[in-house]
Amino acid sequence: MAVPPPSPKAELRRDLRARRLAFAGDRQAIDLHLASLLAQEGPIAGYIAHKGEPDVLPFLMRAFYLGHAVALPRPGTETLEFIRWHPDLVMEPGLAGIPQPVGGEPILPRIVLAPLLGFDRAGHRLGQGGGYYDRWFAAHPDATRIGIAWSVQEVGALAPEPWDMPLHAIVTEKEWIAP
Ligand SMILES: Nc1nc2c(c(=O)[nH]1)N(C=O)[C@@H](CNc1ccc(C(=O)N[C@@H](CCC(=O)O)C(=O)O)cc1)CN2
Ligand SMILES: Nc1ncnc2c1ncn2[C@@H]1O[C@H](COP(=O)(O)OP(=O)(O)OP(=O)(O)O)[C@@H](O)[C@H]1O
Repeated sequence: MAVPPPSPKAELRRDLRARRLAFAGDRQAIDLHLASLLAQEGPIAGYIAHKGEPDVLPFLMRAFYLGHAVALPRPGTETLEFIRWHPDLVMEPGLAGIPQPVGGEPILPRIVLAPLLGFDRAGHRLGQGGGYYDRWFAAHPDATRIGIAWSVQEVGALAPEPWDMPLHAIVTEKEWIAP
């Protein structure tokens, strides 16, 4: 049987993955934008960067040592759980080889830094396609949704899916975008 042609979304994801991996971005420029979040109440959730995603761990460490609760995601079957980070938290390779907490205390973040594959200026996002962030955002509509991406991941306009929760902000090395 013939293999179905790739969907436009799958092609877009492939293109954006390549762009993200090839871009040598200034991580500290993203940190400078994120610093404004330190004035807000947490907990604040990030992620362990993989395949060219901006590394937000130094920012999370800074937040932690300033007294904020910080958290890392652990994917379950369909949605995410966020686990409180502390220096002794044990991690193991999880989905796609991304380190994830073993055990630990589940907490509810107020601010979520979500890694993006693509975004547009209206705050629509394209992720890995697992629906993990989509489902978590739908179940926790009061959390502040902040997308993290390199500027080269911007696309003209993403057609929003019915389940999409728009981002409150997108942070790139160039700017803080508030749709
Ligand atoms: N750093 C990071 N952590 C994260 C995510 C993420 O996108 N980035 N997630 C976001 O949901 C969750 C984990 N879910 C993920 C789901 C799928 C893939 C994934 O499929 N990555 C492959 C592509 C697979 C393919 O060939 O289609 C890859 O590594 O390129 C990665 C993470 C939670 N943690
Ligand atoms: N709130 C929701 N409830 C149930 N299913 C959902 C919900 N949101 C998304 N999904 C499902 O998740 C799948 C992936 O959605 P989509 O292609 O938009 O991924 P994505 O936004 O790139 O993924 P992610 O959220 O992991 O970054 C879709 O099949 C969709 O049906």
